[in-house]
Amino acid sequence: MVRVGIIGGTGYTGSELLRILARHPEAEIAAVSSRKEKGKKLWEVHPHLKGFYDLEFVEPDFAVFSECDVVFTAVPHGEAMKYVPELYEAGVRVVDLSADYRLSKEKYEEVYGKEHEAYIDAVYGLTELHRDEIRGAKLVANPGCYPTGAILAVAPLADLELVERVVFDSKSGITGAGASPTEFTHYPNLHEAIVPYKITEHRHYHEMEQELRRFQEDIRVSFTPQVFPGSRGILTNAHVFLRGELEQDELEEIYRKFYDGCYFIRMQRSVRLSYVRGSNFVDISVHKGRDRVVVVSAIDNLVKGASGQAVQNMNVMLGLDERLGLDYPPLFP
Ligand SMILES: NC(=O)C1=CN([C@@H]2O[C@H](COP(=O)(O)OP(=O)(O)OC[C@H]3O[C@@H](n4cnc5c(N)ncnc54)[C@H](OP(=O)(O)O)[C@@H]3O)[C@@H](O)[C@H]2O)C=CC1
Ligand SMILES: CC(=O)N[C@@H](CCC(=O)OP(=O)(O)O)C(=O)O
Repeated sequence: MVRVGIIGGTGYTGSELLRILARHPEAEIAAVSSRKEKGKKLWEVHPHLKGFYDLEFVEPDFAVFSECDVVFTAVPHGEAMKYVPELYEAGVRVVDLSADYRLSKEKYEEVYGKEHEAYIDAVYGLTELHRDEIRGAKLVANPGCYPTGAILAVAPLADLELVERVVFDSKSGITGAGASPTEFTHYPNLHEAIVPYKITEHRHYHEMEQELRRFQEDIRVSFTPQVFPGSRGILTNAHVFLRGELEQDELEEIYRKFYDGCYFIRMQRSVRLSYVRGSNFVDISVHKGRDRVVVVSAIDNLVKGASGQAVQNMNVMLGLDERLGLDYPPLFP
């Protein structure tokens, strides 16, 4: 069995890792950290997991986590870099869910406005696009939730250098903002509302641009995020202005070919968040319009947008079937 550690086990992504790994046939949870809840049983903090684990939260000590085969760092930006280098040096495989290793060092420092003192080159963990590099990698930087749905929506067209420009318009459930309550997430401020924020300047834009430029260097990208009053899911409408004309059946064929063999990507006629809820699937539909192509993608932000993709990456890193622990239907409706 693979011995797994989770640093940051009380947040939404930590608890989702525990939910997914509870039935993983090749992995067992060896240690889960929380500084605030240390000494408490996991189920005391996560009652929905009662009966699945008898472990207690522990401090995020190197002596404990360096005994693991794989560690997930599910902690805020800027905090993961306090743990990752030591574990990496000790030969522990790390999947980091924060933004600390997703961008180049220079880009990170520009976007996050501080020096990165513990930089290591990591593989960007968008599994379907980097599977070969992830196999055998020691450090995988799990992508942000918005970039996962956005990049996958456009990669097949960027791969053929067909995109003049793309405008991503994304709507996220509120778990994307983490477990700590804020004015932004406060119920009266959010219910019956769809709230745009960081309308022209969201940090995830840089991840989208970095990844899509690997396919097409001159691609132009714009991104506007919004939140809706639901807990899970990100729906992205990618408005793609193409170079040249493509018919609907040609578009569909490009996507089918590009994602051939990708179990978690499903081409659909219509896409809804409720068709992917609780699952690691990415549903995509492609629509030719008069002036543009619209590609719609849907993910569960806590699964494919975070912890599910992190487990998929662990599976690939260890040479396991990437579906292990993740192969179940979505929770509909
Ligand atoms: N929510 C989402 O949809 C997504 C989130 N992410 C990223 O995943 C990471 C975790 O997100 P999320 O679960 O929402 O975060 P939360 O804010 O909900 O939880 C953070 C967790 O980290 C622990 N923690 C905080 N600071 C430290 C520290 N310095 N050392 C050790 N542990 C610490 C906390 O426990 P304690 O303080 O008790 O130790 C807690 O368990 C973030 O980087 C986030 O950006 C990525 C994709 C999607
Ligand atoms: C709704 C909401 O607030 N979403 C978060 C993104 C969460 C995420 O997945 O991204 P990171 O891992 O990069 O934090 C935001 O806009 O910052």
